[in-house]
Amino acid sequence: MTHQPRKRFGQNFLHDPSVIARIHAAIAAQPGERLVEIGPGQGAITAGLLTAAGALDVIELDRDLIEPLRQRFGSNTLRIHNSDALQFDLRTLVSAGERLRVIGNLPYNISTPLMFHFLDQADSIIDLHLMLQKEVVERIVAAPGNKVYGRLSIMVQSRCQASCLFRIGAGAFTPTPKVESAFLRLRPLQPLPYPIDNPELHFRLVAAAFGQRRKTLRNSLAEFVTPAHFAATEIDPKLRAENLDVESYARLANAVNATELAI
Ligand SMILES: C[S@@+](CC[C@H](N)C(=O)[O-])C[C@H]1O[C@@H](n2cnc3c(N)ncnc32)[C@H](O)[C@@H]1O
Repeated sequence: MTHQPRKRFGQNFLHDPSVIARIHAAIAAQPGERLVEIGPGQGAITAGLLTAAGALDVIELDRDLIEPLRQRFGSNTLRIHNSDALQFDLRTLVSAGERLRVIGNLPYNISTPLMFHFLDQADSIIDLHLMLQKEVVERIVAAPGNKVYGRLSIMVQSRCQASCLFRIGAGAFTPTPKVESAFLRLRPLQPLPYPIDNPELHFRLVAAAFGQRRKTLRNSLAEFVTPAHFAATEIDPKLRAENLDVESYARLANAVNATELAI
């Protein structure tokens, strides 16, 4: 019986061979590399990954897709995990010192939490190649001054080098989604160029700045940042949220954290 795509699992299956070929070329998997694909679906991307790397782990939530995947690829080289990727600890797949390459045409309804779930395990990851809604990718890779530069840009770029590789029209998928897509590459930065001492405080500070993005930082961050913090970090309090780069948010949050600790 053919599988009816399920909306609740965000199932839009890739069918365009030229797009699939571009995805494989961008990933350029090598024999013996440890790859994990999130949401293999019917195996559109999986087949080429398996040929290139020789073996592969996949994490698929929809129970009804497991047996067809087994029948298509066998289970010697394709290790299938019928699990929720949001709950999956990637570190269980690797031994000490090994790192994974993560690939996924993600269900768009959970793509941002999934991405952060993986970034929390960045020490086990070489890189991530993710298909996401085009607007989300644009926000992730945006630079200061860009109108879509915001929380998501800073939270991802604080931890990764992020690049938009190419866009994909809705017609490449069945059923056709309402949105366009883009293919994103993330490379976790290790060590972090601007380590953040207190991630929770950093998150709140960035959220406060962009929560009132038209105000100057002096006003939007009054709850956290004193004139002394601005002076110590040499950040102009008359700037607005969108003018401050990723490093400056890290320095400002670290300065606030240091004085909170001193109190
Ligand atoms: C957009 S489809 C992509 C399918 C396939 N990779 C392709 O490109 O044709 C997303 C896939 O993720 C699966 N999925 C949805 N939620 C998931 C979750 N929480 N954990 C793992 N897989 C999930 C869906 O069942 C579906 O197979």
